[in-house]
Amino acid sequence: MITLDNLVASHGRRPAVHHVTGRFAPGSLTAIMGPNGAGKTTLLRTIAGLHPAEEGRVQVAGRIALLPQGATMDRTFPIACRDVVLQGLWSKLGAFRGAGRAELAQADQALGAVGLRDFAARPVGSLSAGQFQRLLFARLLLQDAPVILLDEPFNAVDGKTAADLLAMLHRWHGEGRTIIAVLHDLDLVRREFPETLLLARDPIAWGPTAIALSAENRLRARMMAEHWDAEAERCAAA
Ligand SMILES: Nc1ncnc2c1ncn2[C@@H]1O[C@H](COP(=O)(O)OP(=O)(O)OP(=O)(O)O)[C@@H](O)[C@H]1O
Repeated sequence: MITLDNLVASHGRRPAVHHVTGRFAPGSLTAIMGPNGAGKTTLLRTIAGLHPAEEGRVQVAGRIALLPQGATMDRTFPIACRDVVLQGLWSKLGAFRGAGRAELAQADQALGAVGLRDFAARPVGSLSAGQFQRLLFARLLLQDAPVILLDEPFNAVDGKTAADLLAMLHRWHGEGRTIIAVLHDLDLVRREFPETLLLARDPIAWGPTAIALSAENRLRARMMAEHWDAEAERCAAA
């Protein structure tokens, strides 16, 4: 379970997430939706412990795996695909233990599972955006975490790749893992995600997707976005 209690997160003195309270139930499958700049990535990173909570609290039961926004990752570093996947075993191997035969086999199996069997030795910089997204999913497979956070996981991928990755996500959900994904595709979310948190820095709605993404709530989110003060230094209620 993940509990947010009056959570506020900022960048410098600029507020990004305002007073969010609620819970992601164990085994739930939730989309986070909202306009650009709504604080979705900031919220995900705060849940993952990569960004500090300025106020309030995040409580997480269980290990977290995060799929970051692909576009934000440096792919010029000369590292082979298999080594990127092996990063998924970081919590098990630590900094000083190299991967043994079993771990290498695990990495190759994960590459095969995402359709990148022949890519093990390829430098990561040579992958297309969609192939790179598949690679990040292979790393998630090795992380084997009960809580999985995904930031725009289907960005820059074709229909077939999106369908394959979505199937993987549903398999994880079927295994009882808690899944939270930041998404922009309204139809996809309505079709595939039972729960939604609609965020516009403030929480607009959080619950069953059909209700959370009602026309009225979406309009409220858009209106909030239109009235954000880019120079505001603190949220009004703080
Ligand atoms: N590193 C940073 N430094 C300063 N401000 C930041 C930083 N990252 C995000 N912000 C600001 O925080 C606010 C929320 O950003 P965030 O990336 O969380 O939004 P988002 O909902 O994920 O947006 P998008 O849909 O465009 O990806 C934005 O106004 C953004 O400009």
